[in-house]
Amino acid sequence: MPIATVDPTTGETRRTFEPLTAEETGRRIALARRAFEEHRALGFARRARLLERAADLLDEDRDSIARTMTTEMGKPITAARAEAAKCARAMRWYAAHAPALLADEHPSAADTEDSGAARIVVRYRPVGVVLAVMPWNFPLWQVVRFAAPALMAGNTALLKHASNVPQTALYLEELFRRAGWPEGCFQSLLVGSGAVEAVLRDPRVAAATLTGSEGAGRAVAAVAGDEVKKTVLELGGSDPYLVMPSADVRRAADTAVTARVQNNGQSCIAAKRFIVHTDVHDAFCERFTEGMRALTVGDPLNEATQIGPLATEQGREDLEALVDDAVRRGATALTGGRRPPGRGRGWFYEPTVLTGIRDTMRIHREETFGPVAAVYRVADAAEAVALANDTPFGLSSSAWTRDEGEQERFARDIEAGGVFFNGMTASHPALPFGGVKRSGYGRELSAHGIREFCEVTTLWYGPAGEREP
Ligand SMILES: O=CCCC(=O)O
Repeated sequence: MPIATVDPTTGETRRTFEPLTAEETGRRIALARRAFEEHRALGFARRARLLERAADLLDEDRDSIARTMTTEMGKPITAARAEAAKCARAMRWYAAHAPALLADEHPSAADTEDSGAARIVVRYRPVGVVLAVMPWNFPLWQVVRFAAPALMAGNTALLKHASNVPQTALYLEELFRRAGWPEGCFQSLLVGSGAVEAVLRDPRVAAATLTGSEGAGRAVAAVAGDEVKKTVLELGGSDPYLVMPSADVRRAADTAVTARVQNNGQSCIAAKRFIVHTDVHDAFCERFTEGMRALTVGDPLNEATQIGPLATEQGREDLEALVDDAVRRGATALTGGRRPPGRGRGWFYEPTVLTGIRDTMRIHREETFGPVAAVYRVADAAEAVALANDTPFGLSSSAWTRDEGEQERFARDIEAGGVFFNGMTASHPALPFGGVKRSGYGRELSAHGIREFCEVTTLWYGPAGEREP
């Protein structure tokens, strides 16, 4: 894939970029490693001021960077602005909380008395240069939620962003530079995916974090495993959205629309499989379908647009193939199921609701990355859980029920990194984020996210003894 801005609304190539040579990439790795020596010594207070400054600049740039994102990957402009605002909030959150999250720990004397130490300290030290391989769907947020904690911990960062969001990648490098970060603390590597292995094998690179497809995650994890380097992987998701008879069905259906189509349906934590109890199935479907049909599809730069084009032509073809396969095997489209007419060369797809899903259909196993919902009818909670878990993925989930017994059961049995009750899954700086099964491992955000990029170091001090006279 060339490194280029290709506008998904028109299919037009706006800008192309030459990839860095191997030599230039090597120079940047060297710079990142040198910068680490200076950066780790800066201290939390100084790093927090730099991160707050970056947040202020991002707030000032909100409109222009939102336009860049929308032009590069097609998200509605209102969502792009909201993404930029969320990034600034996360930066401020880590600036405020990192010192406490990474404060030295002092195991109790009672627990450690037999270790022979006079004093023990557990310290979180930065790992060094971290390579981040990031996707295009939230081109700012995916990077900031790694970079804010990683930088606050004292690491330096190399970003290999998706090839279709190069201007956003360059903006991020510029943002951290303008905020005053020492040169080399945050750099974007405009390289193709073929260059990732060499960067990761470089001894000056300590660890990697990847958000993206299962295939990309497996490739990076294999190299990192071979090099014995730590990785955090946030991969695909096919999140279940359970609706039980005790739920507020109208609210569940209205929220389901947002949960499915946020970011044009291209979010790893979007609800994708709607598992609805038979008692409320028809009422849910009716309102959900109405909501999906009423969405405004169009130019993502228009303020009123709710659904823009998919980010890539291939993405639309993949989505279309999943829907066509399901319909061919007997699924019914209650709405959508095709490209909207009259949308020219843009990569649009109609908001779609499918029922009658069977386990022989591809859509039952694969992630739908676009505004397509698969609705299932179930007889009871046991069937709902079994269906929720009948997927290789386990990123997050939502469960709509006011029955506390059912809530406990879902909290225990749903195989996912999160269960959101009576609401939709959303990421938040203070909440751990990540999955189980093929959705990856490790956690982003919260205390867990910042500690992923630290070495937990035991400092053991023996009794000092008497000085020689
Ligand atoms: O694509 C996954 C990330 C979505 C989010 O953090 O809101």
